[in-house]
Amino acid sequence: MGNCTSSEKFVQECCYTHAATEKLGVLLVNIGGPENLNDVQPFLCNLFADPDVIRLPKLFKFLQRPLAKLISILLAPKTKQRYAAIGGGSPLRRITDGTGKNENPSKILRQLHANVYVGMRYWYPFMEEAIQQQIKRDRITKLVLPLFPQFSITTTGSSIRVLQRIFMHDAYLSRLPVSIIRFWYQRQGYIRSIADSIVTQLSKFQKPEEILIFFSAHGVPVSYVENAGDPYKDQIEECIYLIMRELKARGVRNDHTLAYQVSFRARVSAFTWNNNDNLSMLALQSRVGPVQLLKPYTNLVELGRKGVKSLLAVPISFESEHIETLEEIDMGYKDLALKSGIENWGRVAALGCTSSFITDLADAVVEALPSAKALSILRETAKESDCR
Ligand SMILES: C=CC1=C(C)c2cc3[nH]c(cc4nc(cc5[nH]c(cc1n2)c(C)c5CCC(=O)O)C(CCC(=O)O)=C4C)c(C)c3C=C
Ligand SMILES: [Fe+2]
Ligand SMILES: [Fe+2]
Repeated sequence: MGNCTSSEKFVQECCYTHAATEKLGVLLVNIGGPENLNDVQPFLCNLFADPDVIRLPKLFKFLQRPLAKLISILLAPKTKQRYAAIGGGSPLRRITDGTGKNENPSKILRQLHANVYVGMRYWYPFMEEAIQQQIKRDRITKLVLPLFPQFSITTTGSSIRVLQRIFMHDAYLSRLPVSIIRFWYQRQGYIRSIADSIVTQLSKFQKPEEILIFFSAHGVPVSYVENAGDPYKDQIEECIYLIMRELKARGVRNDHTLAYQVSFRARVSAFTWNNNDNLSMLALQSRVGPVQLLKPYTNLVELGRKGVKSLLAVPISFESEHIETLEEIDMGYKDLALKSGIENWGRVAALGCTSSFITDLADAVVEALPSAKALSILRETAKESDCR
């Protein structure tokens, strides 16, 4: 079994018996997003109520919900404007549903008789609903969860925590063998799919060799990486290294740079604790300076000043289009770039339902099957390995 490297081979050689004995479930987990403008405030409230997104000192945990409510009410008007600018809601549910229904994984997973479910962390259909109402009803016998391309405490870690909470208290779920794909940024199929998209977009410029490839990643507070062991930054950097290596192998030798998104910084700064978990820092950023987020920050003005004339933006930390690609990058960054002397602008689309990517994700699911274990066992392993 350990030698099976592609899903087709795996299905052919290893798994004909699987379908007869197992009922496989695949839960596609995502952040979720407001479907209309009325959803924005309660969605934000769910997001900020997550102790993996806003980490309060133990003594102040009781403030998590009221604080989330307050922050969501304060941020809602501006955030509604941003969602309005991309059509009045988030595309995440539609895209994630599409991933589940995509032809390629269906073909591979159908042979394994897999049921594909969608569960969101902060909005409908919540992970809790998918698990309690669908997965339990279907009495599946094995569950695989592909989570996010790179591991962050704020995304993957938070989703695993919800999963553990639900599974620990249920007789059937606590015994269900589960395999969590904690990251997949290093998979060849994923790297090749991004490289394909970059090559396609570069060819649309007049002088492709002069384009700066600008990787744009979501930010997280530095304290997550330095104090809590979040591997996110390392994984982002390694992911870019692997993409550039793949491009080089294809003869593409463009310059590249990485920056963490900036307007995200403005929003987080106003509402997050500083490194010392000091309560007095809350919402008093003007007095104490902003929360440190991963650097380098996005600085398009500086790139313009340095003489960059052509730039291809590549969103790197999320596999679907969402508000930060469609509004922050396509509108905010593009405008600023053009005003800063960058004359030619392009953007690589998020992979979404690209068939090479979806096929690779299905491969990852199939390869993860042999390592499925009841979550109570996985929890022990997670403790030992400190979230990596
Ligand atoms: C790699 C992906 C993401 C990381 C890391 C992440 C961390 C993080 N996010 C916030 C605050 C917000 N996130 C919001 C929405 C949102 N975030 C991600 C991804 C990551 N977040 C996605 C895919 C989405 C959904 C977007 C959509 O289309 O609906 C929001 C609301 C929207 C916005 O204002 O941008 C907030 C606020 C924090 C504080 C954080 C780490 C500490
Ligand atoms: Fe976020
Ligand atoms: Fe964000």
